[in-house]
Amino acid sequence: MKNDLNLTDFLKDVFSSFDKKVENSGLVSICVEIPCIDLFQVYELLINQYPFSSFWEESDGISYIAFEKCKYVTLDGPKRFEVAKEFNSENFKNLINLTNESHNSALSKIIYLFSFSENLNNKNLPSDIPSLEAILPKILITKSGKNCWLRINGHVEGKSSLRTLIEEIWTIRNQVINSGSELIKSSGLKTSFDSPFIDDFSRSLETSKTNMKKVVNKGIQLVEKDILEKIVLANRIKIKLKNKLDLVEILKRFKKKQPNTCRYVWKRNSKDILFGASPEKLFSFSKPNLTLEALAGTISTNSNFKKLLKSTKDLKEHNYVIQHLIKSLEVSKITNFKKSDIKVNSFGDISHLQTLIFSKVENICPFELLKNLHPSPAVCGYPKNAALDWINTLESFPRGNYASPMGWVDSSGNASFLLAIRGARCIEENIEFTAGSGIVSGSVLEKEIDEIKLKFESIVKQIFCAKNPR
Ligand SMILES: C=C(O[C@H]1C=CC=C(C(=O)O)[C@@H]1O)C(=O)O
Repeated sequence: MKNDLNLTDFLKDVFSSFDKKVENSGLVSICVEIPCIDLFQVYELLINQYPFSSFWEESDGISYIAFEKCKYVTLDGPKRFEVAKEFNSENFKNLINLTNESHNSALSKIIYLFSFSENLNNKNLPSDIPSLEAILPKILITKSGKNCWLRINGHVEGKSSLRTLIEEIWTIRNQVINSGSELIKSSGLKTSFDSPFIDDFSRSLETSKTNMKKVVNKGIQLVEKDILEKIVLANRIKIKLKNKLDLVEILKRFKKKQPNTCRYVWKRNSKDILFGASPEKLFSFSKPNLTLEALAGTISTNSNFKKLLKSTKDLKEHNYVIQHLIKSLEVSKITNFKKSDIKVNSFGDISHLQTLIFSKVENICPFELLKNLHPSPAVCGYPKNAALDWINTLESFPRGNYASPMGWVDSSGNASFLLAIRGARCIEENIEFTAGSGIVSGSVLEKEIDEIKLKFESIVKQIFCAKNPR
């Protein structure tokens, strides 16, 4: 079925479905199962053919690559979750499926990237990032276990434009299937050790330490004086890129060295690319299973995990997140849930306290949940609005997409969202890294600085293949 499908039969099937389901014109979706492919290879093959692309790879969920925009909305103003909800229901209502999927993972998806905040109260630090980007991709290649599908979405007016769309998916299908074997030969992990860059990074890290200390110290004062209970303060380092990055190689390295993370890319165009390996899933919904994740409290993976499990400061940091997740569920009228024990989970060099919260629900509105959940005390603080104001006052940069929700919703209402941390943004000739740490009463300045440094280094190490960025 996957390989032996021929274009004539495929055309016949899709045309017959078109006759049954479409008057003459409409937004259509066509999906074809393809043999098991290596997503990295296919990404490498197609990434330069399309200005926009996105990559998503979970350790125990689906993976996909998406190219080009079929329908999209970009928003700069407020009410981003409401606009996303409207975009989602409008497009899934209009999208006519001309092929039948036997597998949930193959369903059409709309992908989303929000900014950290709406930035409405931060006129001094205007952000160049939209508060919402929602995209129904033109091309979507999905993988779940050994199953893979290729999907194309497009607006068609009559049969000749439908034929063009079918031919387009067929061409991509052939390209993907045929090139796989060729690329396998060169699929080893290339190194891209860049020592001048690492020297620049180490210098910038050193230079930014004074400011980092000032900001974190202010955070510590805020919690010690009971003005806030928790605040997550971040630092940003921006460096000129000397060489072009090999994004696919970096993704491979992320997967190898930090297998528990979710790897993500949002490539707006060749000069603006957000990517990373996030340890933090905000929530996932695979009907009827809703899973929320609290992640806060940090230790180097080399250290003794018992120390982290007994650390009052880290447990306090972590518990604010748990309480927030539970409250968000209650706001969404979900009262029946189970909470796992707190455990330590490792993501390469860094390990975190992690608690999962499970519930069984018939349906959720992912955007209402996002509105309640984000920004959680894992990346913002408690109480939320006061912490947000202090973040805007103390940090010298707009967060943009740092710690912002990125994810997908499918046509059946399943969804998954992560927080875009432990990554970088390549913008023009520069690369910027952002990392932060949670401050509660009991936080010690030097330890918080070390934690931020550890987070920066873990990203830089993977991107530039360095053994030990100094
Ligand atoms: C804010 C970040 O991490 C969050 C996620 C896990 C642990 C954290 C912590 O222990 O402070 C942070 O809450 C970051 O990586 O920039």
